[in-house]
Amino acid sequence: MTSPAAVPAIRARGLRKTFRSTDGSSVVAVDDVDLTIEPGEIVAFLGPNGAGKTTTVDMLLGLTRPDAGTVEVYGDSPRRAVEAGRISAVMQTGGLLPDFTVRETVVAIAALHGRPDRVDAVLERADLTALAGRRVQACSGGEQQRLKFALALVPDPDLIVLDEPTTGMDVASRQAFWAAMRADAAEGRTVVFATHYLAEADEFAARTVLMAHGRIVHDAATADVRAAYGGRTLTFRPPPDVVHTDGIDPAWLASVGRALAPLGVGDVEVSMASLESAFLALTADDGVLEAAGGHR
Ligand SMILES: Nc1ncnc2c1ncn2[C@@H]1O[C@H](COP(=O)(O)OP(=O)(O)OP(=O)(O)O)[C@@H](O)[C@H]1O
Repeated sequence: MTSPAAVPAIRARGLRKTFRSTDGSSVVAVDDVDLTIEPGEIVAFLGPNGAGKTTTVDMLLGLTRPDAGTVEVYGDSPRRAVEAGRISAVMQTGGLLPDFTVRETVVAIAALHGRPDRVDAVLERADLTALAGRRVQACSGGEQQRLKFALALVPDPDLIVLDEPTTGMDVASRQAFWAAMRADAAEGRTVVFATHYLAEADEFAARTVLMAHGRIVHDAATADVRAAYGGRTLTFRPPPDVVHTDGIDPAWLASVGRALAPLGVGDVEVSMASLESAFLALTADDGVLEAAGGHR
């Protein structure tokens, strides 16, 4: 994991990608993206569904050819960087063989890379040593993601790219996954990951690239992005008798709005639950009402 300081890990200029649907319409998935990532950075790509995160990541990896623009990975083409083992990825899709054990899977990929010496180290790093003898089909979704992470580490890449690596995991699995990632990044590997969750960017990335409609709309220190877009949220618990399975009693909500208006509070609303708040609400005794202030 060494690289001359002057050469960026990623240098993308004017990246653009349009997809055409069968009905003849077209979608601009990525629209004039410029991005430079220096060695050792940990960068989150944050954005809602369809923002263009996966398409951008695919172009960085050489899996999708841009319609316009250029990508260099350590000064080279993405394809050559992949072949040289300098960049490696944990993707959303991508099969694991269900009948192989965890260890057999790692051994097979290590053999392909000519790196049988890496098997034990990557199992350890992905916290899979205790599961090495388990068949892939018996592993949970979180454990399978950690196995993909282990496979991506086999060539000891300078840069690892993860596309929504914790999608579908429960809270405990996500924490285990990020603990493994954090231990790895502490040794200086460059990490770029796409996520829906502000909390994941917040906890893990020093820098956040916020994407919407194919464009980078903000690129700054994660704390600055949070301050600019997160606003402040005041959370409180409504009395149990106004919380019904289909939502909070609208008359009660209206009365909260009227009571708070003289204090200068506006935009009282019940927001859609994030994974975190849903988890908290489900594990609390009764519902949680979030009154959102500031812009989002
Ligand atoms: N192969 C494709 N054919 C047609 N449209 C596509 C294709 N791939 C992506 N798109 C469209 O391009 C846009 C960007 O998609 P992309 O998957 O890059 O977004 P994303 O930010 O990764 O979203 P998600 O969080 O849902 O994975 C979306 O409107 C998507 O429907």
